[in-house]
Amino acid sequence: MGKKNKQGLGRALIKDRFSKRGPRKNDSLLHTAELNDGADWGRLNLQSVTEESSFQEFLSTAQLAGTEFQAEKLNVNFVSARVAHGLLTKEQMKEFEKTKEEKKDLLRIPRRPKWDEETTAEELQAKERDSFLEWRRQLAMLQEQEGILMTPYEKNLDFWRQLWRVVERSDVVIQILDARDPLLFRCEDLEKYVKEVNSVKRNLLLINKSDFLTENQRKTWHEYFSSQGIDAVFFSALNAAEELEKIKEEDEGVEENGGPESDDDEDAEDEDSQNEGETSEAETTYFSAGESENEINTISEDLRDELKVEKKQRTPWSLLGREELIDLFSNILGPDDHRITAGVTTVGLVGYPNVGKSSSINALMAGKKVSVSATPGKTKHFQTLYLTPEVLLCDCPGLVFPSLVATKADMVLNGILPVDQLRDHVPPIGLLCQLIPRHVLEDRYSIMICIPEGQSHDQPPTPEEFLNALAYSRGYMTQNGQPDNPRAARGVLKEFVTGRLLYCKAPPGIVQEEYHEYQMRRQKPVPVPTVQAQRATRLNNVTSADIDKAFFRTAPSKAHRQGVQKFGPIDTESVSGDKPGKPWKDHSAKRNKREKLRRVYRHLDLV
Ligand SMILES: Nc1nc2c(ncn2[C@@H]2O[C@H](COP(=O)(O)OP(=O)(O)OP(=O)(O)O)[C@@H](O)[C@H]2O)c(=O)[nH]1
Repeated sequence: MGKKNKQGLGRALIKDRFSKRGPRKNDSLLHTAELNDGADWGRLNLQSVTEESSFQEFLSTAQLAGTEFQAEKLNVNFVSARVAHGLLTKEQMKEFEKTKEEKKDLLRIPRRPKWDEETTAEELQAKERDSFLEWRRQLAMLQEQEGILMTPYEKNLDFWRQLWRVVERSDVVIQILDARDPLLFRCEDLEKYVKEVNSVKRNLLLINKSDFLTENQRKTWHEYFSSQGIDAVFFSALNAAEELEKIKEEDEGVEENGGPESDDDEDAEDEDSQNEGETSEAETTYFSAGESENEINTISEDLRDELKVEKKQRTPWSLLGREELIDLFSNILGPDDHRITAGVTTVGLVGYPNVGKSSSINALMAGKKVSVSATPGKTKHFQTLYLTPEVLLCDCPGLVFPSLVATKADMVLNGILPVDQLRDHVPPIGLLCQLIPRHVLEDRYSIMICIPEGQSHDQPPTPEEFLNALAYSRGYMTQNGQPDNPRAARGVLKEFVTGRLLYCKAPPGIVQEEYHEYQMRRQKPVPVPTVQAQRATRLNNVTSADIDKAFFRTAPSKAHRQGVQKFGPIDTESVSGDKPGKPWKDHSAKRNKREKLRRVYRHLDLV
């Protein structure tokens, strides 16, 4: 089938969205292929590469280098980076913090090589590949020589190419961080790179998911960032989206009650969104223009001063709402400040996968423009969107930056490694048991975790103690009657990653227990499933093997023998109409459904 109109899925979606509700003043969704920035977007390999085996890594490095394999066959020695499976002791943790500080400057992101108008596209691409290869070599050597564990940093050059372009196009680069552990997601070297590209560009940290923090906790972070001369603001895409939803509902209520309404709903909606843009422009701004062009800290000063006089008695650590964030973006640069595109402030949004970039953009754009997912790495393309006629958002796909981490378990709990791809659940659950006090886990899951003799309540439970209690209480059992700990672990880890089981890290220098005390009490208990619900869950998971076991249809197995001992011989003929010992047939299930279900229930309750 030939491509007649070059109508790909991306373009079709954009066209479809516009045709459904007609064009609007600020419409600006561009397909990446329409960006005339020299990049061949149509040919991008947009598969994020974070975890590679030694062999894969060797192959991709050789491919990048254009190396012939015959030459490489000799003396090849694979040395895997040290993988810390277990957890660190307090001393090891101190040592780790020291190493982290020492090696900070070595953990760089790749730079785009210098180029000018005379450089051809091919030359530039070759240079990019070479410098990227060199960067990977340096990091690999660092990992090998120092025996350190790093985040599974992005190894696909095309992702970094997108970052380079976002940084080059942006006047302000915003790093979106997760409020639960902002420093883990902050890349200091990116801030340096932004300044290297052009010293007039600004950096700003947007602490998203700040709904997880109490006011005191935000204040503590604000004090830390101010003391470091870092500009940071607090935002919650979730709260902003909820506010929008409420406004929408109220508007609909007014419309239903005979409020001002035109015949055409879509027209009204369009007008609303246009007016919205105008109101936000007209409203008070919280950030005055920076007085001097190169002064990075002007925003902090502005933030402190301007926010204090705001009518709602806002503090610099208040959660910014949607309108306030739009105001911030509109006024972060003064009228005389340098802009790449005259009259337009381009705001680049960068961050790790899953920190909430798409949710923030959706909340800002007051509609669903970017798909949101609890799985890291959903956003794959960089896209540009006009937030207002003067503010252009430039969204970069989620990137894992190179950084030091204590253990793999830390990466799982922080959502950097996906829970579903986890092979060993014990270390992350062990870490979770160390971070969250025993009583919080017991309250949240309405369980009692056993304490071995001679141990006190203050000691964290082992992963087995916690998971056994949880799996039993939820009825998660394996075929052979053991508690299904991996299943229980997956559920708890997902709760932790999504923040339902909340843990927030304190800034450096603050005692963690004091910082988190309030939230530890704030955890809401999860209702324990009723007997009916437990049965329903088990029934949903019934396999044909369960049914076979329940009816002892097949040749005597261990389960059969045990069953016969427990209940005596079962007259399957009267139940199913089949002859004993013959394989189970579906037609009989229809005839005696209720009786069979009762037996399956009974069987499941007894295992
Ligand atoms: N509590 C809370 N959850 C949020 C907030 N923002 C995003 N989330 C959740 O975080 C998860 C990730 O959000 P996304 O917006 O898809 O994250 P992303 O950074 O775009 O992720 P990639 O597409 O992988 O780059 C989703 O489950 C969101 O519901 C927030 O402000 N508060």
